[in-house]
Amino acid sequence: MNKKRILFTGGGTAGHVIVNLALIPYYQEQGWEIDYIGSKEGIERNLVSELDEVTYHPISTGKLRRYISKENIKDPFKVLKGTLQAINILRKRKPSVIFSKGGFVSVPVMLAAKLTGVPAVVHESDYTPGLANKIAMPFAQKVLATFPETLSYLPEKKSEYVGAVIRDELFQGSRQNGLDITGLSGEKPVLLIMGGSGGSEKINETVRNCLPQLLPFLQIIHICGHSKMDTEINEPGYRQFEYINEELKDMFAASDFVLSRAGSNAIFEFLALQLPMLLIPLSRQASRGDQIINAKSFAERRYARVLEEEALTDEALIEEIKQLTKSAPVMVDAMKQYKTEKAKDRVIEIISEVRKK
Ligand SMILES: CC(=O)N[C@H]1[C@@H](OP(=O)(O)OP(=O)(O)OC[C@H]2O[C@@H](n3ccc(=O)[nH]c3=O)[C@H](O)[C@@H]2O)O[C@H](CO)[C@@H](O)[C@@H]1O
Repeated sequence: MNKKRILFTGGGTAGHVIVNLALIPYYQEQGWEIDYIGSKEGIERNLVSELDEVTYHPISTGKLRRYISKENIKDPFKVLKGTLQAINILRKRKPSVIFSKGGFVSVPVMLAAKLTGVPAVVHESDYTPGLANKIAMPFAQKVLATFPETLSYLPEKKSEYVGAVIRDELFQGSRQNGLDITGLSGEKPVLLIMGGSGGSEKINETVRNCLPQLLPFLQIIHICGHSKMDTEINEPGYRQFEYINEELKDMFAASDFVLSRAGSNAIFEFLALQLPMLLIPLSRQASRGDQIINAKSFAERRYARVLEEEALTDEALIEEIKQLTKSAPVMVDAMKQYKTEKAKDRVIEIISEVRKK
């Protein structure tokens, strides 16, 4: 009997890969042929290459912008080249369905899906849809949302709210392992700091300035991003890491609260694990403002406190972290009301419904 075939795409930042990583183990267990189209250099290449039984296909990608400038003049040609490459891959590998998580690399794949007649499901993590997904949506059979409110931005007939798809292993962390890995004693409450999958220089710098005021009452696990460690600092209650894979579950389990950017995947993971959050969303200058909306919606539900990047000073950070430790029990109570929907099961069901039989 021919094996069933699925093709995943998505990349650029971990936020556009993680949902795929949460779904792939199911298809591995079921013995499907699994392909992944990503970029040549994006984070998805490293994250996916580590997986067994997944064939990675790098294609050419370009950023899509409203205005053509000197910097991006070649991008439309790169997208065209990527589309031709994706068409070739789809013709050769013959997937019966595509799952697209967004990011610029997904645009050529979704164009190729339309041109070759392969059915596709698009998944949006953020409160408001990103540009790549907006372009891709007309070519999809189904569009899935993580926030219920996102449905008002999506095509009515083919969209569905499914909730957050979270990696199963994150629920299996051990506090003791987390303390062993980090070398922290856990005698004081542990604050996890994560500036998005790439780290944030502004958050890193401010946190490091504030260590003398924070370490008397906290221990800190700081995931600071590739090449963003400060090896000069050697404080017993402060541990730095660039990016964590398998051990993330244990670090989450060892933490009492988090300071984070407001990328959708990260904040839904904290919510599911009932970790009170202080969110510093990416500013409107750095992105389209999606993280600000994500963060506000969490603050309205009392899952999080929000400090906007424009207001981020050493003093404000210290004060907000103190408030976070005080209001943590109220946040945990609010988070207990959140039901982790069976998002992953529903997504798998939808993929089966859409699949070319
Ligand atoms: C700069 C940028 O474009 N940011 C976007 C990107 O953020 P970003 O890539 O930071 O995405 P998210 O915060 O949504 O997800 C990050 C994911 O990486 C994981 N993780 C992080 C650090 C680590 O060491 N190990 C690890 O596994 C987190 O657990 C989480 O699952 O995608 C998000 C979801 O579409 C958007 O909201 C953000 O605006």
